[in-house]
Amino acid sequence: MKELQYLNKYFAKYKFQFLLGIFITIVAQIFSLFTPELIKDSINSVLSTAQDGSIHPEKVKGMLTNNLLLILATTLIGGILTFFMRQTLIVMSRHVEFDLKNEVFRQYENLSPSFYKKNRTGDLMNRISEDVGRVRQYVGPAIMYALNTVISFAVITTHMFTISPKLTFYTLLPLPILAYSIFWISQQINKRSTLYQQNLSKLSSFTQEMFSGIRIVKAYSLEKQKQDDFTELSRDSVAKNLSLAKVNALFGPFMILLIGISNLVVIYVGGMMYINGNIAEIGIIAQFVIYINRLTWPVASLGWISSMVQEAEASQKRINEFLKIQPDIQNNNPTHTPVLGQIAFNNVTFTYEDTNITALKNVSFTVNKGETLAILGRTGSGKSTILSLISRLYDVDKGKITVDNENVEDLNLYDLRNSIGFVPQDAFLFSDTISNNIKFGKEEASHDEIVAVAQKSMVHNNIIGFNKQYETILGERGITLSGGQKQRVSIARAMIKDAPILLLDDCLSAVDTETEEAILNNLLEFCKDKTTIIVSHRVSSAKNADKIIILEDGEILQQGTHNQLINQQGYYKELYLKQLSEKELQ
Ligand SMILES: Nc1ncnc2c1ncn2[C@@H]1O[C@H](COP(=O)(O)OP(=O)(O)OP(=O)(O)O)[C@@H](O)[C@H]1O
Repeated sequence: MKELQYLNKYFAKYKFQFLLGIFITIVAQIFSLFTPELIKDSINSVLSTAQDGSIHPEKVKGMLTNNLLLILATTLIGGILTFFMRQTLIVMSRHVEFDLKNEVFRQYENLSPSFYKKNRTGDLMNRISEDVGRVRQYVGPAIMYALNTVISFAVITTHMFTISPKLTFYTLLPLPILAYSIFWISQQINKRSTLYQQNLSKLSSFTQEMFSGIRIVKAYSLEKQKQDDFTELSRDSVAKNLSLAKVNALFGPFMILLIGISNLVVIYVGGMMYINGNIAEIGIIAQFVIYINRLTWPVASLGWISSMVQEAEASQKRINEFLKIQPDIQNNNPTHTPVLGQIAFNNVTFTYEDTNITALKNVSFTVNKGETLAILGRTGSGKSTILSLISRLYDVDKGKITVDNENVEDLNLYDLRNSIGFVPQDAFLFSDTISNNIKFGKEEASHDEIVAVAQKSMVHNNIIGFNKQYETILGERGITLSGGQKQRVSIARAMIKDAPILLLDDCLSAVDTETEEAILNNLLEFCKDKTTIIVSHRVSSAKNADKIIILEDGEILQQGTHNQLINQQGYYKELYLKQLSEKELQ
């Protein structure tokens, strides 16, 4: 239960519902005592009339009608109270589930990219859905049934003891066996259902990947092979489901068997006691049969509850492991720090922890506010790493990065990131409208602003060609944009943010040279007062920059302006001549 103590703060938060739930459960159980008592009285009076006529039949009739109405009324009240018990305790568990899901999601958002590399998406999804779901089972049904069991057991057995301690003892005798058996069956059910769930997530990951890669599957005629793989997985799923169904099927008959045995014990022992004169009225036997039936479900649910608590404990342990992780990147400055845009790298060295690749070695450069820096270099030379470090997706190992002469680690993290418009290499768009995807950079942007940035990033004409124009849904539920269109929507998103720093990571690679030229011209105007860093493989993207850096294996190989670099032997000049001749060929 150690891990589940984490949830105590939520019990404190919802203490009103919790205490009210306990109160209602107690009252409901007290009401449940009346029906067996009334049945006992009815049987006793009928028997007295039949045996010795001690009560007048007309009087018995009146008594029976009275008792019947009372039974109806107490049952109705009991039902209403049970409804309110669920309304308070189960509704409370739904609130806790909502809060916990939000807490886990907030933590996910705070964690650094390195965390996401160490954990698989399926695992992260499970924490927020299945694990939180199991914890809710503890907060809701487990606690509700546990309360119900304890209260009904206390109320009913106390009442039974006042009637006959000996009969009570025999009546309760089979109950521990019942509780243990149900515990065993519940554990079997849980084990098998976990295996089944694991298989189901394999199956859904497989199908999901198939849907994403359907074009490759078709292009390589892999349909048959994939179908066989799917059949294999499904077969496994069926086997696991059947094994679960077998144990599930045991549950019902087992309950009925044990209830039957308990009833027999009550009737046999009660009968013997009546014959020997140890109990005064035969109606007590009927009363005890009803009590034992009332107790069976709460006692049986003890086994079920303890297995639910075990599961919740394991799930909460996994959730706690995540919640306790401190994000690698911390905001070290809670005060507001406005950013103007001068960026400097001073002997920066950076190694990716997981791959141990030193992506940058002693890199130094400065970009003044309003200047443009272009970074070129072979693939894997460390260009994107420079952009990630400016946004503090990672912190440097050696050296220092400053923005406006302040170490980035001492700036307010949210102000720093808010002052950066970033266009990543793989333009990621959400499954939402084009307009919302652009507005992601500025929530309150007007339609005119959206159109203006779409025009500057040369995607407006494509958008108005779609039936629903800016309201066109992208992604799974809508249309698929071409690689170049995606890149341009992603540029529009960064532009609308109108931040003092603009980082463009090879974001024109999928557009033709003419469109590239037009976008670059627009960017020239747009970036007049912004600090811009363009990562590219093309000289055309770099030639207008104030400074150009050539990276090789994480080190700066060359730096200067376009004119300086084309007059030096080296990577830039070679690239320039190669791309010039390619252009002439076109
Ligand atoms: N998240 C990461 N975790 C571990 N290693 C990484 C990570 N990102 C990049 N690397 C490694 O760091 C080196 C530099 O990568 P980087 O992405 O900065 O290169 P790049 O110059 O931007 O390449 P490209 O032009 O292909 O985009 C590469 O060897 C790469 O394998």
